[in-house]
Amino acid sequence: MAWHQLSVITDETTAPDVSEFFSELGAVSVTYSDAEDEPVYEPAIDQTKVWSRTRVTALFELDTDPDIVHNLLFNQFIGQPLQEWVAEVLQDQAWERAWMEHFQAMKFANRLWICPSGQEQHEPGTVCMTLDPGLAFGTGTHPTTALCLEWLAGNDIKDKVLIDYGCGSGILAVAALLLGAKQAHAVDIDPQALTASQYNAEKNQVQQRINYYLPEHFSAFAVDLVLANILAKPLIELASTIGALVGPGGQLVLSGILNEQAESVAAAYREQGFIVASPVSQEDWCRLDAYKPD
Ligand SMILES: C[S@@+](CC[C@H](N)C(=O)[O-])C[C@H]1O[C@@H](n2cnc3c(N)ncnc32)[C@H](O)[C@@H]1O
Repeated sequence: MAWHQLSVITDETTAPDVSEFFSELGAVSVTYSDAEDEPVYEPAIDQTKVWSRTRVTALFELDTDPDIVHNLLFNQFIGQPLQEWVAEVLQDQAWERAWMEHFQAMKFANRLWICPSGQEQHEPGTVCMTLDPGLAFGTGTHPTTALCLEWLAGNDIKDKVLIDYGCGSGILAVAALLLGAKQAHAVDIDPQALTASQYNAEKNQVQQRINYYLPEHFSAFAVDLVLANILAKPLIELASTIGALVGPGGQLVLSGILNEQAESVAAAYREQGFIVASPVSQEDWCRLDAYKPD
């Protein structure tokens, strides 16, 4: 899937407002980077991680018109420092896959190893998942995946039935099965993700306990645990769909959420009857753990 990547340079005071404006216009994610290539954060503004000259970058779905976003943005911020507008199309989820070259064996919660083929770890008391992500997202190097793997390895999921909504490489479903879950249902809009998940399930010999679905072929049923590492916008849009997949007393783990988006995602799931815990953060990203009362 391709995206419009739209970005502009502004100052540290204006950057949060530009970010919010991009989100209001429908951006699926907004990130900051240093426009001056400064190696360190300014200590005084460390908490917001905004540099003195900041490039604010937003990803929009392809049906967005970049010229309309440009005009609305520059009208909204007349008289404020906006420079070096860049509009480009990112092909084929390159933004999600760029991290893959850095993939190496990693351990989560002292219990779970995720290893590229040929780098398997055989440490007593741990389980090891071998992973070839192919072209699908998910090796554990990205904070959104790492946060979910920490949860899986740190909680008792023995004999649970789970849904991995937005399965990518299948990393969460397969890791859960290796950690003792009974059965997994992997759902993704990208057929390539389902192929990668199937490949990884076979590689780890859990293929008897996993099923794969495109969302349109998935008839809802409630399970013990739902993991959904997709972005904040689809998580909010899908709140009633995903919420209905969790049975009474069941657990929900949501990821792919920027720290500043946590409250709006939590609110959407509270509306579905969930008790939502405080966010758990790693870098700019956070995970929300929720529970559906009996
Ligand atoms: C950030 S990746 C997560 C992959 C993997 N679960 C992980 O934790 O690393 C998000 C995945 O969700 C899928 N996705 C995005 N929107 C979706 C939707 N509305 N329904 C189902 N899957 C979706 C994408 O195709 C992608 O594979």
